[in-house]
Amino acid sequence: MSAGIQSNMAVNAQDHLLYCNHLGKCFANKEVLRDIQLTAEPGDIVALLGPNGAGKSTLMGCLIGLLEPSTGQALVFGKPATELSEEDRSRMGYVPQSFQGFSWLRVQELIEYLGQFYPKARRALSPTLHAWADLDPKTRIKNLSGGQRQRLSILLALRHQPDLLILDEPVASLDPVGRRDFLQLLRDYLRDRQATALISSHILSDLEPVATQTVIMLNGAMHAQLSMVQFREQTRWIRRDDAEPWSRPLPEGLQVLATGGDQYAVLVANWNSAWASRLANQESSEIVVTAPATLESAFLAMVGTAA
Ligand SMILES: Nc1ncnc2c1ncn2[C@@H]1O[C@H](COP(=O)(O)OP(=O)(O)OP(=O)(O)O)[C@@H](O)[C@H]1O
Repeated sequence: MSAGIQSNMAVNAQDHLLYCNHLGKCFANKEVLRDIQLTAEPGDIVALLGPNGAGKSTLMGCLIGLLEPSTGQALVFGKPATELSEEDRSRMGYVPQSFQGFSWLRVQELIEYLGQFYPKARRALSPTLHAWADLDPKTRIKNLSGGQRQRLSILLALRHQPDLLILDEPVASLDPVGRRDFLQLLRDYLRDRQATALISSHILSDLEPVATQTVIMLNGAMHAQLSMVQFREQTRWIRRDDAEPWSRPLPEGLQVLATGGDQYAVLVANWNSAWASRLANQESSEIVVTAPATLESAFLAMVGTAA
């Protein structure tokens, strides 16, 4: 990992709800994932970011046990994801990037059919979830719009009250109101149940308010892992107020994540008042601390710098 704020890594692999340990994946001779180190605990919402082809869906495939790792491990509930019991699997919910199949069934038929595999889904029909999905139970799956299909996919992933949600671009086809309401619903659900979510999206502003940590992937590797508390409190764009270059190199210990479009703007991960006075002494002019970084500006700078 070339840059980032490390979240705490506990010692025991079995203790983590989700744990990737030097995970790698090759398709034929093509290395698609390499050396992924990732942990998530109950209550975590992990935003998985990365350009197209970075490896996000492949990583999710390894975590839901669809893909066998080529190297390393993908552990869920302390066990290899490919060896989970039925009971373990019923504790997971997965929204694929595109929902396919069952085209001849009606919405209600599919809900009832899949519900048989999840006793909790029958017991605890969530009125809020169904109201949000807003689907006509009699419509055939093949006649649903793209957004309605995505709503159905989300409904099916959440109905059985999973402890772990793996969501591959779940909001890509949702309208703005649907996206906003889904993210609120998701946040409430995860908080009430102390469940965990790994969620990918290219709409960074959606994930920023809900994520507890962010993982940025680039070319199959983890480029950065950010704790969002630390990101909000300590990640800042800094530059001199006269937009001139720094008179001396930035002090050692100031953790630089990236440089910005403005060549003298620097994104730092561990900003605090001590750095402010130190830099004010070093430079001839006052140092300006810009507004706290947004996830989008940080992502663009980090991915742009590394590309
Ligand atoms: N079954 C496969 N066989 C060969 N290559 C594959 C296979 N599945 C994925 N890949 C390759 O792995 C790389 C990562 O793909 P992946 O779908 O994981 O990326 P992603 O980050 O989810 O992208 P996007 O944001 O576009 O959805 C891509 O180069 C893709 O072509």
